Amino acid sequence: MTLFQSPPPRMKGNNHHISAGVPSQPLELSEGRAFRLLFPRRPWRCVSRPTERIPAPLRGSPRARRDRTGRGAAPPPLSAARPERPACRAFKGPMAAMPGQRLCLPATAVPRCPGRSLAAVRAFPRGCRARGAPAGARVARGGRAVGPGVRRGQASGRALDSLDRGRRGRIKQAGGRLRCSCRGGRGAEPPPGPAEMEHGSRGAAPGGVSVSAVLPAGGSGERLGGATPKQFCAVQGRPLVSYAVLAMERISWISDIIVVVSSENIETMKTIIEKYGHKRVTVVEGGITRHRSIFNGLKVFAENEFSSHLVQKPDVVIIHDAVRPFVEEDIVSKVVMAAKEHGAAGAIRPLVSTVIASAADGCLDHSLERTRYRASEMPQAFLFDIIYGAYQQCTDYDLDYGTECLHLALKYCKTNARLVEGTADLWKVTYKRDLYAAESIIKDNLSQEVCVITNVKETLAQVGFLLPESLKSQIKVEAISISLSKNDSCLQNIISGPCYNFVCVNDERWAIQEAQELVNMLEKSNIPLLYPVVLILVYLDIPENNSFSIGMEGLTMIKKFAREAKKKNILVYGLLIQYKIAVQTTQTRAALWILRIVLGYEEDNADSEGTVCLKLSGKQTVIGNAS
Ligand SMILES: Nc1ccn([C@@H]2O[C@H](COP(=O)(O)OP(=O)(O)OP(=O)(O)O)[C@@H](O)[C@H]2O)c(=O)n1
Ligand SMILES: O=C(CO)[C@H](O)[C@H](O)COP(=O)(O)O
Repeated sequence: MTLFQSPPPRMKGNNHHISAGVPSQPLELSEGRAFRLLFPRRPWRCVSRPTERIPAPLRGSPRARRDRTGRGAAPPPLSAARPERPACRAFKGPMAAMPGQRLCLPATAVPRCPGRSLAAVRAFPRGCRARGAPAGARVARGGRAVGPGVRRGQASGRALDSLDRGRRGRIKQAGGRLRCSCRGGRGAEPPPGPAEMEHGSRGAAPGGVSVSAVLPAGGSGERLGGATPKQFCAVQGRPLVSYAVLAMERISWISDIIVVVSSENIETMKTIIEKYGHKRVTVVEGGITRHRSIFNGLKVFAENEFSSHLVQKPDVVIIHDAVRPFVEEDIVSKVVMAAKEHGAAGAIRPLVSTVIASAADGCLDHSLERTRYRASEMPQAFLFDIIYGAYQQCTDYDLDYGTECLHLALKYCKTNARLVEGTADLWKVTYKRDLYAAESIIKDNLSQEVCVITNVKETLAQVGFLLPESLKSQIKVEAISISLSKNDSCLQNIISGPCYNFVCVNDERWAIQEAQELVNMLEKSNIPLLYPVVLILVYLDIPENNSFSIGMEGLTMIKKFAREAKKKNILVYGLLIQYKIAVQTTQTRAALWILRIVLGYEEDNADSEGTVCLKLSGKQTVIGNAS
């Protein structure tokens, strides 16, 4: 956390942190129990697992680190100016900070991380293939991975020459860029041409400036623990980094999004981009500290003048941690406007704990007047030349131990950043509890409303009617009876409202074409850009005999459809209801499955009496089978 002094109007500390909840209880699928009991309203689930089918992200070797606890040993030799007084420490120890807040450590307690020394980490082998680099990628001079879109030698030698030669030691570690493939346009628009695919089709940026973003995602998440770096931990099935990318991507006036990851996770990041259909993203290899990663990200724009023209140097660059998933356009826009005017700007939040400084003997030295200080959060924005100039001038000490980009702009470019009051959700995922909190926020944002669209023959009308009725006792239900292909205005209204869960009841096997209509409408609405949409295809079946037969052809077709929809952030499920048994019971079971899916409990269990649930997104396996 970096503290900023501000004039003293008394502000009450904002307790914006989210208390951790209890892990979810195993769900019971007992018909005798009320749904309410089965679905605790705000469940917590363990989320720190890598997302399915994405190459397992690696923590990598221990990196040069600043001490996280304040209990460290002697500081490294300082080349940069050092605070006169011992710096500050949050009063209640490390765990007392807000989620995402950094503790300001005593300058006398900044040890190097045990493990590899900085020198060892710096000794990056030259000319070898980067671990985890994508097929076809190679490491150019200075450990630079060069993607297929970059001509050999381009990104290394010439770019190096363009920069301060005295800094080559650091520049050698610069990452290569990997332009990732972009996907088609939104809604009914035709897929963009090559130029658009590079930069997307964008609205005007605030103040008419060109804007791009750098998302540092090259950390190893030591404080969170676990084998997976936090940015790759799945939250509601999607890696954390993907939320931050999505947040930038949905801001139409951001041209390019540079995601900086460690060399061993380049492949993972590329897979995430592919899987979630992220657009306008370039992956760059990170450095051993956050500052070095950001510097690598910025170099891509600066070097562009001398090499390939994949990205253009923006007037303003946004820097936003990949582990701060909840950033809204409003705050991004404010910091960009402020950066345009002042050269630099960053989001701040009130402090929740008083900051105190300890003396060498471990006793209180002094404390700060809380109302005069702020916690520095993200996003931050800078005139590109200012922040890039600052990084070019800064010392190794700054790069290895600094925590604040705004500080670099001040120190090296005499730019006093404008501080912009941020929203409470800007905190950084740092500890494991923050992952639970992030999951909870995402679930809170998910709509607790279901739209049931029924399109069945009269003979099945009763069944079509019963399903929404069964759901109504648990969740808000909008039930409409239409044919999707008619592009119903009632459905349009529902889509433009806060409903992100759709159940299509059909008696025509899966009715893929109609479901596609709905996917198109949803895509046009941009809802899936903001929230994952759940689409459950319910097929009402009157079996000739007592067995189900899904049929390979149908299954392949619907799985393909689900795969495509998932790229658009629409999660498709199939539910086959055999209502020959007891209609009411079957409907109750079906409603139960629907609730499980909508509330995020789609587990690998199956109701084996009359309902088959196909988990079409995710693992894509038949998880239930009626025998
Ligand atoms: N060498 C690094 C270190 C950090 N980061 C990124 O900077 C952001 C904020 O850093 P932090 O919370 O400190 O992440 P980690 O370094 O991963 O966490 P920890 O300090 O607990 O190891 C994260 O998105 C992280 O991935 C980076 O790009 N390169
Ligand atoms: O503190 C910050 C704001 O100025 C940075 O946003 C950053 O998140 C710090 O991360 P780290 O934990 O790597 O220092």
